[in-house]
Amino acid sequence: MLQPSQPIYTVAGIRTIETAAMPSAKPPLMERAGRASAEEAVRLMIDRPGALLIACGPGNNGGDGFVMARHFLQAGRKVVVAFSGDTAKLPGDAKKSWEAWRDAGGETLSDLPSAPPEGWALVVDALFGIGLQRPINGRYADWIRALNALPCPRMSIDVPSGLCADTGRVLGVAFKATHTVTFIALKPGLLTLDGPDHCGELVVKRLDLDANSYLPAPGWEVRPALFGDQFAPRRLNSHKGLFGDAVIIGGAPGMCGAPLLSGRAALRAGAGRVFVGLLDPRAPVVDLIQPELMLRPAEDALSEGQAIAIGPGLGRDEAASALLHRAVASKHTLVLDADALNLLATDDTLAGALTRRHAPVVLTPHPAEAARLLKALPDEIQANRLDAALKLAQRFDAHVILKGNGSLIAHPDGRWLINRSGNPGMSAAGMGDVLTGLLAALLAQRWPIEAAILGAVHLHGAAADLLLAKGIGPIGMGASELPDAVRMLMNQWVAQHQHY
Ligand SMILES: NC(=O)C1=CN([C@@H]2O[C@H](COP(=O)(O)OP(=O)(O)OC[C@H]3O[C@@H](n4cnc5c(N)ncnc54)[C@H](O)[C@@H]3O)[C@@H](O)[C@H]2O)[C@@H](O)CC1
Ligand SMILES: Nc1ncnc2c1ncn2[C@@H]1O[C@H](COP(=O)(O)OP(=O)(O)O)[C@@H](O)[C@H]1O
Ligand SMILES: [K+]
Repeated sequence: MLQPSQPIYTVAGIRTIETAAMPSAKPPLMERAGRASAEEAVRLMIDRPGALLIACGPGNNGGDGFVMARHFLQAGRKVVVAFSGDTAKLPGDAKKSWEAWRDAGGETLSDLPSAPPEGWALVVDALFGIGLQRPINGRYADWIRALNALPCPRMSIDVPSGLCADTGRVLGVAFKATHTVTFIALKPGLLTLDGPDHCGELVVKRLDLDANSYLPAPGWEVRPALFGDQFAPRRLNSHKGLFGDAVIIGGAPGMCGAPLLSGRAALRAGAGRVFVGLLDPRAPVVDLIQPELMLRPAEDALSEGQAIAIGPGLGRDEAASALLHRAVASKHTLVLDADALNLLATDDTLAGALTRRHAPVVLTPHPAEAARLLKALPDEIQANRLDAALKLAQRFDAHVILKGNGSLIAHPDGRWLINRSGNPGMSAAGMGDVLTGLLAALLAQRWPIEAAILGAVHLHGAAADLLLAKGIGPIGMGASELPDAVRMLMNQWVAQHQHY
């Protein structure tokens, strides 16, 4: 059974749901959140007797922490609560939670206590959740640094404190959790940029709310359930024409390796034939390691295939630009990567032609390419990756894959998704070329555009995860190693999901 994709809401969406659900919620949402956190904590402490420490903040995230503490106290477990604020200033629900904790006999310390000799069974971060408004400094920053240094499991309630739930940016300093229990639904900041480094294992507790009934989800996580139906077992009576022609164009002088990598990936991902069009007049006429690839002068390759992927190693000279204009003028589905994006960033005519096309366009920028396209700085792109991906999709009327940890996919109609597969072994040259090749192959096999995008992005990361699990990475993982892992995953998939 495939795990369904989970919805993702921004902070504004979560607030809308909370506001709608809160008045009639019995038990109240904070009671549910604190209880759900306690249940998760029990799982984490199964082999860890001793006391747990809960650090509570000045808002409702702190309120969740007081509820959690009360459950442990009532279960006879030693629990220490640290809260440095003024209890009179706690918001309504959090104040009630503190009072209930106090009335149950709980004691609140105003500073972090030193750890018991045997260490804490668990440290819980209930300092800030989705209400974080500015960089953390002063005493809270000191607390977070001290808690991060403790050698024990660390759990965050809702969002690691200091992490922006919308963007995944660290504001000042952030709690580094080994586990995060988040409420109602996923938030983008948990899944992209610095989010995954701070969340550890991420668990969603829906608090018995059907979020979608209050507000349709704006975003979704990329899961095989969204594209798995494209993997059909091959008919015995098949031939290469059924699996399409993938076309990859690039390879200016000195840069032929990039399109060859894309081409090799396209072969392993099942394209019937793969054409690689190379700009370099002295380019090789055969790939001796992968002689199945059909190497062509770039011009000649333009007329082949169902879809054209252009950009890997393309260069930015006039010949490259002329080729790109011809590709954009074609009726093919287009994937623009690397230098095709850099050329697009400085050519308004091309940008105009792109928006007038009928066939779909996919842009696959990394943050620096996205910055050029939006005439911004890479840091500005990373400061709000979701926003940048949506802007690009709208500006170029294209599907956009904004790469990097937690790749974002934005469709031209404003829908978006976040991919969770992949690892830092992929931070190596040529990994983007492999993604482009995978996309070309799935499009050649006539996967619908959205399924091809999600499938390529997910498989790309999942292949790297497979290599990582075998010890091939993160150090030294090579882009050339990915295609074989992709092939294995695709064949496993078909074998496991045969329909009768
Ligand atoms: N509202 C609800 O219905 C529910 C809220 N829940 C919890 O409540 C959290 C949101 O609560 P809040 O909106 O109170 O927000 P938080 O508890 O995340 O933080 C807000 C408080 O922190 C202060 N603050 C923000 N940034 C600061 C900074 N950098 N330095 C110092 N102080 C700062 C704010 O002035 C405010 O007092 C959620 O993340 C979740 O844990 C859950 O109990 C579920 C139900
Ligand atoms: N730390 C990481 N976690 C997940 N994916 C990563 C990570 N680092 C790189 N990647 C992925 O690897 C690919 C790198 O692409 P790109 O930067 O275009 O490389 P190149 O230009 O060298 O081919 C992207 O798909 C990116 O999402
Ligand atoms: K928190």
